[in-house]
Amino acid sequence: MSLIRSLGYLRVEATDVGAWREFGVGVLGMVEGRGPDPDSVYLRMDDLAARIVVVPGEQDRLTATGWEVADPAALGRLTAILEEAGAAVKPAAGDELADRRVAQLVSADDPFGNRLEFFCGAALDNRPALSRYGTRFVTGEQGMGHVVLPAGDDAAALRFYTEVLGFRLRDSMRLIPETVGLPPSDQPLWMRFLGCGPRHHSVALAPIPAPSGLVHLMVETETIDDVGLAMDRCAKRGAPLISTLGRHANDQMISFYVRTPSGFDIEYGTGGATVDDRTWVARQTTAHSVWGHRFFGGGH
Ligand SMILES: Cc1ccc(O)c(O)c1CC[C@@H]1C(=O)CC[C@]2(C)C(=O)CC[C@@H]12
Ligand SMILES: [Fe+2]
Repeated sequence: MSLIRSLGYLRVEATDVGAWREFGVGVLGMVEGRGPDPDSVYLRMDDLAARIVVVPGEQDRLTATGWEVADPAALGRLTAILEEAGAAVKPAAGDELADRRVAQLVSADDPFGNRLEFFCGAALDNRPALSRYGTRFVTGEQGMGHVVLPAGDDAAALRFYTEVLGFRLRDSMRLIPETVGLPPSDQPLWMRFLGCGPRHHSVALAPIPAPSGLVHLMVETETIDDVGLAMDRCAKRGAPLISTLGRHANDQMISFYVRTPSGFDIEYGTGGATVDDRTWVARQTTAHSVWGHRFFGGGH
């Protein structure tokens, strides 16, 4: 088992936190929580105090992904491994622990400048996270979902995420450069899907330009009706869908993609397959989807 158990949270800097509150609660079906900063928006999916924290700022960007480890001993081991690999590991500063409502935290950048935070001892909020629309998110051992992060160098990405952080390669897929806004090339471009627990992938790395720092966040719901109802809310509230509904070939997830107020996307899905490392074999998928997932407009 890797020291990292699951994707724990996202921290987002936003020029319009009000738009994010509307989007998170009214479109995604998340629950607004409370937190130490009255100007930030705290979005809950389950018994954690917050899964997405939106902090007002000058830019629209992902500032960090948070990764949960089991306990302080695991965090200590992970810190030592990162330092041995030459990463600059920063201890939690000032009010960072209180702000994130975790017991311990360290942070480090991956080789591409993606800020990663590793934490343990997250505070639970015992008020039930009851969605206005009855949406139930699949979290628990599978964490809050997956992220696709930009990473320019395939070999360096695999080295850092598997050899240092302990993720396992679950699947690879060749990308067509033109479909993701890159110049044509005879070199294969890879998208790597990596896992740390039963979720098929908790992070994917792709050489896709992402000015907001994130390609997408995937959240998973219990039922297909949760997904269909979310699609209805996108239409009603004018949230721009960027793909049709589809089923991914690798993790079997039925999902659609919608643009957030931050410019990155949310993949909203259900029915993802879980994997068991004792029997799992990493393969190359040659189609991104079994059906659907037609992306609209330019780029992806
Ligand atoms: C291929 C795939 C399988 C499972 C996923 O959860 C998942 O997000 C994907 C990738 C979707 C993917 C993307 O994120 C950015 C733009 C991409 C590369 C395309 O142009 C097709 C597939 C798209
Ligand atoms: Fe995805």
